[in-house]
Amino acid sequence: MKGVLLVNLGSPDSTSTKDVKKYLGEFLMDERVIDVPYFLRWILVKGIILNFRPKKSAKAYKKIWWDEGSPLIVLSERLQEKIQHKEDIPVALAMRYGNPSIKSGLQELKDKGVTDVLIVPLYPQFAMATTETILVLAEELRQKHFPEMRFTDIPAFYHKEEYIKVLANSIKDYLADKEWDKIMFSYHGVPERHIRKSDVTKSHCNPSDQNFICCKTKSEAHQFCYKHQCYETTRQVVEYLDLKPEQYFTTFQSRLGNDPWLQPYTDKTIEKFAENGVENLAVVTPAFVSDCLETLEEIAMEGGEEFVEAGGKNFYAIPCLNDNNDWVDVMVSWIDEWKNN
Ligand SMILES: C=CC1=C(C)c2cc3[nH]c(cc4nc(cc5[nH]c(cc1n2)c(C)c5CCC(=O)O)C(CCC(=O)O)=C4C)c(C)c3C=C
Ligand SMILES: [Fe+2]
Ligand SMILES: [Fe+2]
Repeated sequence: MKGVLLVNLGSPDSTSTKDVKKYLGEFLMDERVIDVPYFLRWILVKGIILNFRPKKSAKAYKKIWWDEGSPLIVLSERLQEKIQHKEDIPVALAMRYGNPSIKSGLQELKDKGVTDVLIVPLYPQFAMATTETILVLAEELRQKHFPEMRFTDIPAFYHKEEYIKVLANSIKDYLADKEWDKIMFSYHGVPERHIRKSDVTKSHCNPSDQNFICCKTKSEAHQFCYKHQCYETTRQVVEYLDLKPEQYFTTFQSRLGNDPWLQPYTDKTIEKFAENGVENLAVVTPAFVSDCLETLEEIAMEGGEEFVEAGGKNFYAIPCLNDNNDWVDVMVSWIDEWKNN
C-alpha cells in the first residue's frame, strides 16, 4: 500500500528556554547544518551557541507563538489535513527536528499498512541543510527500523510551472490592494561552503559571485545548487508577473556565525532601500512553504521595524503558501502522479 510523508523543519515543543535549547541542540548538531568535524561542532554548539542562543531564540519564539502552538507546525498540520481530505491514501506529517519525528511519521504509516512511501521534503529549493538531511535520516531509519518499506521522494520543485504559478498568484493577490515600489525575494541563507560542498562537478559553483555567472551557465551542478535554485525561483516568478528589473531584488536572510554566507543580506538591503528612498517595500520568502520564526519575527517584525526606522513608509510581509487551496491542489496532483504510476 502507498502512503505519503510530508516533512518540514520543525520547532521547539514550547517557548521555554529548556525546550528551545533541546531543539537547537538537535538542529545544530546535524553535520549537514553545522558542517564541521564532530569535535569542533560539539565545542561550537554545546560549548558556545547553546549557552546564549536559546534564551534569545525563546524570546523571539514567544513573539510569534500561537495558542495552538508553533506556527510552522500548525500550518504544516493544516496543509497535511487538507491534502489528506483530498487523498485516499494515508498522508502523515513529520519534522526533521523535534516532534512529530520522522520515525513516528513512518511508524504511523506502517501501522496503516503502508510499505511504499513518497517522502515530500517541504522545501522548494535543495540544500544539504534541508532536503538532503531529511532524505539521509529517512534512509537510516528505513534500514534500521522499516526494512520492508520502499521510499521515493519529490525533489526540489523550485522550477515546476505549477508551483511558480501558485507562488506568483499568491504574491499578486496579496499585493492587489496595496501600493508597493519593490518586491524583495528573501531566501534563507546558507554558508557559501555549503554551495561548494553540494557542487557535484566540484568546479562549477562560485557562491560569492554577485554577477551569477555560474548560476546562469547551464550545468549539472544546478540540480543541487541552492543559490541557482533561489535565483531561478525569482526569475520564473518575475517573468510570470511581468515585473521590470527595478521592481524586484533577491537577498538572503538568517545568517549565523562568522563564516561568509550567501549575499546580499536581507537586513542590510532593507535598510539600504529605505535610505535610498524606497517608500513601500513588499517581502516574499519563497524558501519557506510555511510561515515560521524566520518569516513572522525576522522579516515581518524585525525587518518591518528596520525599514520604518531607516525612513521607509509601508512594509508588507507576504504570507507563505501555508494551506493555500491552489497549493494544496498542486501537492495533490504531484501525489496522484506518483500514486498512479
Ligand atoms: C548553520 C545554521 C543554519 C543553516 C545552514 C540553516 C539553513 C536553513 N534553515 C531553513 C529553514 C528554517 N530555519 C529556521 C530556524 C533556524 N535556522 C537556524 C540555523 C540554520 N539554518 C537556526 C539557529 C534557527 C532557529 C531559530 C533561531 O535561533 O534563529 C526555521 C524556523 C523554525 C521555526 O520553528 O519556526 C526554518 C523554517 C532553511 C530553508 C535553510 C536552508 C536553505
Ligand atoms: Fe534555518
Ligand atoms: Fe551557481
